[in-house]
Amino acid sequence: MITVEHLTKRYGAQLAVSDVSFSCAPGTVTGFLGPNGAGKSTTLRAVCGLTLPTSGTTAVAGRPYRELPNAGRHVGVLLDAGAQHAGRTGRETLALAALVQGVARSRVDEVLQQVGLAGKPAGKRVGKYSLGMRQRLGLAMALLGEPQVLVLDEPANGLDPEGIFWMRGLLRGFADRGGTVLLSSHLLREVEAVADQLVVIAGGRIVAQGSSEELLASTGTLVRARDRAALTGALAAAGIGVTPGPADALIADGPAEAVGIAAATGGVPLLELRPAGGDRLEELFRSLTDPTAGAAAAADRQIQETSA
Ligand SMILES: Nc1ncnc2c1ncn2[C@@H]1O[C@H](COP(=O)(O)OP(=O)(O)OP(=O)(O)O)[C@@H](O)[C@H]1O
Repeated sequence: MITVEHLTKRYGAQLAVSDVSFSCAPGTVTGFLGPNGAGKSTTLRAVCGLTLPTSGTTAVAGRPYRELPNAGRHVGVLLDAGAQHAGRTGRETLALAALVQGVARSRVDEVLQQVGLAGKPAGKRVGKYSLGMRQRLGLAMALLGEPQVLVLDEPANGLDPEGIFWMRGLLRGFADRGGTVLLSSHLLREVEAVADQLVVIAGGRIVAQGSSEELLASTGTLVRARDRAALTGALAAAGIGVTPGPADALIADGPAEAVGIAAATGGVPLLELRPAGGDRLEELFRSLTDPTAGAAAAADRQIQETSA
């Protein structure tokens, strides 16, 4: 379990994070999303006791991180994959961490295997690692102490598509076994497929949060008929607004059931009816996090109203 309550962090005049609250439950993956400079790293650093809040609190497994005895046995952290000593090999890096954490030496080979660095890569100096290999080593470090919680800052950085797919599977498996995962990203697509819950931050403030399903449901319904004008009319008669969708489809501002009933009532046969989904979520994410759009507050209200 991770809880963040009314977290505010100022660096001098700079307000990095303002009144941020959310929680992450065991068995779930939470995607912490926001553009560069939004306040993601500051929040994660506060969760891991590396940044002292100006006000507010954070807790992992019921306690502030700094109060956890042998924290690595409770929380696996990957904040900066470049932070490892360049002159040590991957295996040496992990062996040293195992010693510090009091973890059985056999765990080193287990996690090397788990992250795909077993064999030759394990004996290479970290300075010669690619960014993707460093991320894998960082993940191995995080997993070493068999923690129940993982906190990962942009873990997909430097991974190729196959690596991203692999990481999703690893995180999903970790959560499915009862673990808690909090991972940040500035790319919705990276986390959409694995996150149960999304927390969206922009300009240091939370602009949206909810289950991925709730947020997807708020994206409207894609609907298509041979007679587009008749469909628009039937939906308007039921008080459902539309905007143009991909190809000749429409995006209706309402749930699929209401849209289907409105079309049937108007005698309009439908060719397609489904949640607008990913494309709309991407659009929504951009409007929520684009400071020039000025739509954040309005869209936030829209999400809350839709999911209420
Ligand atoms: N040590 C610091 N001193 C001063 N300002 C800081 C410090 N750390 C972060 N900031 C500022 O706080 C804001 C939030 O930064 P943060 O690194 O948390 O964002 P982020 O969402 O992680 O962005 P990125 O994806 O670029 O890492 C930014 O405006 C940043 O410049």
